[in-house]
Parts: sequence; C-alpha cells; structure tokens
Amino acid sequence: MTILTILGGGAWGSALANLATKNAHQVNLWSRRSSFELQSAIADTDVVVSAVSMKGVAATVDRLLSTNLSPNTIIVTVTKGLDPATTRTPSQIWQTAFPRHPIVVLSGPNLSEEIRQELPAATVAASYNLSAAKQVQNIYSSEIFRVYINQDPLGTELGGTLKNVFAIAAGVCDGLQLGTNAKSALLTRALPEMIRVGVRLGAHAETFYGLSGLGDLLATCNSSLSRNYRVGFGLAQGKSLEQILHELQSTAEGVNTTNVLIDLANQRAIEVPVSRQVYRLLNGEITPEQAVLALMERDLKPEI
Ligand SMILES: NC(=O)C1=CN([C@@H]2O[C@H](COP(=O)(O)OP(=O)(O)OC[C@H]3O[C@@H](n4cnc5c(N)ncnc54)[C@H](O)[C@@H]3O)[C@@H](O)[C@H]2O)C=CC1
Ligand SMILES: O=C(CO)COP(=O)(O)O
Repeated sequence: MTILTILGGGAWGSALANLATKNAHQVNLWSRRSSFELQSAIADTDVVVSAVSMKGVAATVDRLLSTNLSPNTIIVTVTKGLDPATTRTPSQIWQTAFPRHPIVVLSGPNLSEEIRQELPAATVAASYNLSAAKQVQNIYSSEIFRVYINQDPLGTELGGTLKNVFAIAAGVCDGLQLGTNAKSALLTRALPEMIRVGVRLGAHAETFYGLSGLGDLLATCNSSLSRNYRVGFGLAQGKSLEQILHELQSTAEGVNTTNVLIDLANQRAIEVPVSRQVYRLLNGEITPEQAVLALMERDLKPEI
C-alpha cells in the first residue's frame, strides 16, 4: 500500500483520488479549503499529486515548500497549462522548486467524467527518473486504467497542454457545423503545430504521436465533456467568452494556454497558424467565421 496526498479537490483531483483508493492505497485529499493543514496531509506520504489548475500551481508550490516534505517523496503533476509569467510548464516549476525530488507527469486522454464512471482509459506516467515513473505506473494501473511510461515528461506535458488550444478550435468547427472534412483537416494540421512548438521547447516529436499527444487531442476535440471544446462551441454560437466561462463554473485551461503560447511563438518565431486564429478569436479581434476564412486563405504551401 502506498500513501498518496492529492492536492486539489476539483474534477480531476477527485477522480484521481478515487482511482488510487480503488487500488487499495491510502489517499489524503487536500485542497486550499480543507479544514486540516497541508503539513498533516503530507506526513508519511510517499507520493504527492498536484491536481490544481495552472493559476493555483505557484501558490501550491509555495505551500508545499513551507512543509517538511520527505526528500524521497515523488511529486506527480497533472496540470495541463503554461505559466503566464514565465511560460514554463508545471513540471518545470515543480522541478525548480524541488530539485532533488523525482517529478512525474501524468497525462493522457482522461476526461474526468468518464473516469468517474469507471469507463476504461489509458494514460502516461513520464519522468526523467524511470523508477519514479514505474512506481506511479504501478500505483495507478488497474483493469480500468492502463498506465504507460516514458522518459519525455516535457513532451507528455506539452501534448496535454497544447491540445486544449485545438479543442477550442474543434468546438468552433462543430459549433459552426463545418462538417467532417473540415474537422479532420483541423485535427490533422493540429498535430504538426503541436510538434513544432514541442520540439522547439525541447520535447521529443515521437511523444506527440502517443496517448498524451494525439490521444488527448482526439479525446478532447471530439467530446462535449471537454470544457475547452465547450468554449469553442459557445463562441461559434455567438456567446461571449465571459458568459461561457461563467456557465462552465470550471477550469478551461486552453484560454490562458493560447495567450501564453502566442507570446512564446512571437518570442521564438514559431509558426502556429491555427493557434493564432484561436488567439484572435478569444481576444475579440475576429469572428469565428473570419477565423475559418483566414485559415483557408493562407498562402499555399507543401503539406510537410
Ligand atoms: N477534468 C479533467 O478531465 C482533467 C483535468 N486535467 C487538468 O487538471 C487540472 C485541474 O483540473 P480540474 O480538476 O478539472 O479543474 P477544477 O476547476 O475542477 O478544479 C481546479 C482545482 O484547482 C484548485 N485551485 C484553483 N486555483 C487555486 C489556487 N489559486 N490555489 C490553490 N488551488 C487552486 C481548486 O481548488 C480545484 O481544486 C487542470 O490543469 C486540467 O487541465 C487533466 C486531465 C483531465
Ligand atoms: O484534459 C482533459 C482530458 O484529457 C480534459 O479536458 P478539458 O479540460 O477540456 O475538460
């Protein structure tokens, strides 16, 4: 039996707590509204899982730094976002704050509502520390949750993060009823765009063809369970971003990720045509129809 402490009691943190409990592990679920102190939640813990949204990562890191976490504790991050201040990923933030702890990224096509219903799913535990990735694989694997491992945490994390931008675009595509051809073209062109960004940031291209890249892209872009998809769908219906986010009452990381991604793309001259239209749409510069037209009228070029 392993003792886990899950930080963040939102949709994903709760689902991950259930998965671990069903595997007979001891789980402490802590959130900033908990009545007990973080120090007591992490006493004797083997694994800390950070399941807070991007806007809570810095504060959660600070809180954990103020505890006396045992140096052997594995830190798992499941946040799919980018830090607006530094453009860093959550695992990079955790690794900087806890340089001696093994950091594992857990990411894949894992819509929390389906996991809650105990439908079968697969995911990836990725770390530079293979032994830590294997421990997380063993902790979480079950007949309903199949966990693979790899040694590209950055690529694994960026797949789950960047696909949210395209999930917004996919929601627009479906909301405007553009058809199956358009949707297939969008998802296919999304993948090289994710790879272009990922490789420039130091990730391996192959990782994006796996569960955490293509897998999560397909799941999120094809499901109305996805909050990011619902953002795009709502924009296509003429709703304001503010209204959509108010109705969601939950985290849609793609909005912040798009803004940070465009900053990064501008700084490093990375070509991100689809993301750029999502950015212009989210920032009220164009309508959904104009975004589609802008993509169709780009200069003609070879496919690869
Ligand atoms: N829901 C899903 O299907 C999946 C979500 N994720 C990722 O997991 C992360 C959390 O998502 P959800 O649980 O779905 O979101 P949620 O909106 O249900 O919960 C967000 C969590 O973050 C915490 N939080 C927010 N701001 C905070 C702050 N300033 N300080 C401390 N804690 C703060 C909240 O208390 C809550 O526990 C996101 O990055 C999301 O992309 C990853 C895989 C699946
Ligand atoms: O990352 C997810 C599924 O893998 C959840 O997607 P949303 O955040 O768009 O709901």
